Amino acid sequence: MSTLSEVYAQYPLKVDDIIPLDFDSVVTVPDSHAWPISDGFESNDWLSIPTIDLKDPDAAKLIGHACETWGVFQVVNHDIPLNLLDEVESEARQLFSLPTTQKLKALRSPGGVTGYGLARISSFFNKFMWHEGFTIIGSPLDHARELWPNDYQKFCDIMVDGQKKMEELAITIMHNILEYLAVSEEEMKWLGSPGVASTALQLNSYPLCPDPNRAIGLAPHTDNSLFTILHQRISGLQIFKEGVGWGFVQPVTGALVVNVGDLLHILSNARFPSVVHRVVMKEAKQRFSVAFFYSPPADFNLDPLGLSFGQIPLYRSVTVAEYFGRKAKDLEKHLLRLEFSGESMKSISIFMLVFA
Ligand SMILES: C=C1C[C@]23C[C@@]1(O)CC[C@H]2[C@@]12CCC[C@@](C)(C(=O)O1)[C@H]2[C@@H]3C(=O)O
Ligand SMILES: O=C(O)CCC(=O)C(=O)O
Ligand SMILES: [Fe+2]
Repeated sequence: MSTLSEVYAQYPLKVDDIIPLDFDSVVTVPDSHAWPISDGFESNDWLSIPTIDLKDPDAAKLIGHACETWGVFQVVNHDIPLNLLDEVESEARQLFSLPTTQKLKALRSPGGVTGYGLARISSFFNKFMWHEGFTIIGSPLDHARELWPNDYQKFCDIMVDGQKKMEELAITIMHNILEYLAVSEEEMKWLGSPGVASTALQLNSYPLCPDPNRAIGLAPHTDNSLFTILHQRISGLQIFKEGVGWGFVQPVTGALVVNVGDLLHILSNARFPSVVHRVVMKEAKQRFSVAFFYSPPADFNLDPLGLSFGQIPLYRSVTVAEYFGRKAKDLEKHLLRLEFSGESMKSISIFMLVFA
């Protein structure tokens, strides 16, 4: 078992859980997409999550502290040219503006990971989300050709460049995290070589919604990654902070949001929370975001690292492939429990392999 695609191929989805709504033709939110009002999407609080200058000599300390206290932070001075972020978003806008029949030519296959479709987590909820996505792993060439038979090269070049720059940034962030956790880079030999990690670039579109209080962009979830790097221009991303509740991550021009995912939660022995987040429909315009998921190679063993003498590992050793496979299979039934009570989320338990 060596790639993300091979892992997910074992857990094919139903076609109904892949095909997005034809958003161009809707005038009201259909029942299939109407979430209970009591889910509290209307929280309007801004959270003061840290913004970190990557060139700050104290970056490792600041990043580690932010991971520990928030599970999320923003980075500036990250060396990803702002015009590249603009170009990626502009290509995403063109893709999602295509007629539905055209977009469906690049539909993800039931056992596939890449291409156009609903978020994978859709199958775990009984309502659909106000969302369409396009997932890229490696070259987007095959799907881009289906979308634009004579005019796919620019899209491919920009996406490949975007992935390369995102991966370089991810490596820098990972070095800082390892320094903070006092983990020897010997334990992460894969980290030095670009192209060895498991990565995915996700273009997200949240179309304009006729009744934003009844729809949700992305339901609460944690990410299958060490961490995810996100570019959002328009607000909509909310995180859930224990003791505080839901709050918005404010878009900062030129900054990228970095959120801790499940794999770093395990590696840090739960020092870093895998942050529960969602997207609400707030603005009266279509929203786009670009997410880069960064994980070790599929056969890498995830063991809690940097434990001091006498400290007990909370999770048993598991490969990245095994973790993704278990989450893909079992999340639906009982392992992801997201309970709502009145206006706020009461308890959240994410799928974790407890050492016991
Ligand atoms: C690497 C990945 C993370 C992701 C599953 C995937 O294989 C590719 C799509 C990703 C995405 C994007 C939208 C939200 C999300 C939860 C989903 O359903 O598909 C994430 C997945 C994830 O973090 O688990
Ligand atoms: O669009 C956003 O702000 C969040 C996207 C996200 O959570 C994801 O792609 O996993
Ligand atoms: Fe996410």
